[in-house]
Amino acid sequence: MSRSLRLAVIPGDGIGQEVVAEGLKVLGAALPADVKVEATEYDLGARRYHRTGETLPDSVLEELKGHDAILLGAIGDPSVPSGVLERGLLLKLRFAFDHHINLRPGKLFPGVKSPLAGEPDIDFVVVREGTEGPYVGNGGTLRTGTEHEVATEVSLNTAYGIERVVRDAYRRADSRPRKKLTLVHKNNVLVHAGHLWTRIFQQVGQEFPEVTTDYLHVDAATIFFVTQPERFDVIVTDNLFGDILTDLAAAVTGGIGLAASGNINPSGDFPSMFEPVHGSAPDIAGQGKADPTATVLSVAMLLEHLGFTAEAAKVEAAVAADLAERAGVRSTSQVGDALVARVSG
Ligand SMILES: NC(=O)C1=CN([C@@H]2O[C@H](COP(=O)(O)OP(=O)(O)OC[C@H]3O[C@@H](n4cnc5c(N)ncnc54)[C@H](O)[C@@H]3O)[C@@H](O)[C@H]2O)C=CC1
Ligand SMILES: CC(C)CC(=O)C(=O)O
Ligand SMILES: [Mg+2]
Repeated sequence: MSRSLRLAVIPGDGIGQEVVAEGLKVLGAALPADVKVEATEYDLGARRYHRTGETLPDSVLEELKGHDAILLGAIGDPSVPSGVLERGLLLKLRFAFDHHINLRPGKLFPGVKSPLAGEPDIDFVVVREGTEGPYVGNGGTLRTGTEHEVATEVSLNTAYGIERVVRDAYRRADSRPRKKLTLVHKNNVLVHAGHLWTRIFQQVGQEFPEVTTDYLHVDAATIFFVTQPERFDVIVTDNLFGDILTDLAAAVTGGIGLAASGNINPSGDFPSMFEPVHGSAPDIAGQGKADPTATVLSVAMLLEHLGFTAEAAKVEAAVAADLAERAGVRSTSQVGDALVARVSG
């Protein structure tokens, strides 16, 4: 009997279009013949915004709910005021589908050159909270446009939201060989949110006696990402810190073109969404220069999430082999073709 995978595809803006095309090629090559991909592409992003004024209409949000997963490229374009698409489309999706687990692996593949000295053994995962923190849009301006203008951007942290992401991170740490979990926050200054995170981190830790824990202020964490990345196994942190730390994680593991992510709704009530960590990169868009590897690794996370474990491993192995032998400059589609060949071979 044939099976089907209902996939919503949102290429988005800039290089999002280019890298998603390669991700889909690899997905098609990785799946067994009896799995039919029913992919529906959604025209969301700057072009739609200019044409209709829409970012993410409710009717599209409804349609998206009927899919097994979403593959997204990137959102954001210099022709649209900063934040309109990022908030009105990308964050709206993450919040509406309760993507509270934002999973971002930081792995240095063999043969990939890190800018760090030596050959550090980097293999950690950042569990970033995805629906709260300073990203909720809780703020505004007063005396707008005057020299006494005031702007606020209040971070929202709920015990419910922290506990569920912290428990998820403990489970992940418990299932990994090193069983180590690091909380990153800034509880020496952000005492209200920071103490809540710390207290819940300690409380939930009682349920996981085999997991060793530590705590780092986010500023110190940036030092150790560069000087001692081997010390990390699983990291749990809030939405903003996780956003910043995972671009740094990408930089020390070979570059932003290799960094994958999953916005997970563990209950399965809504589709989870997989996307590269990077943005729409307007500086290289349309030139075939973008590395599609981050998207392809995000496809591997999507496959794993949907239970296609062997296929996910095949995609990751293809990426590993390609990275180990990389030489010279290749276009976006040449990298995609090479990965398709490896996955199919
Ligand atoms: N998830 C998303 O959709 C995200 C969207 N953005 C949006 O993207 C736009 C550009 O943001 P930036 O801050 O410039 O971040 P960016 O991640 O788009 O680009 C940062 C740098 O990395 C390079 N880069 C990114 N992806 C690459 C790839 N696959 N291969 C090779 N080089 C790559 C770019 O050329 C640029 O020099 C903005 O509108 C921003 O809001 C930013 C981050 C995430
Ligand atoms: C563009 C944003 C909404 C977020 C971002 O930079 C990210 O999730 O990595
Ligand atoms: Mg980011």
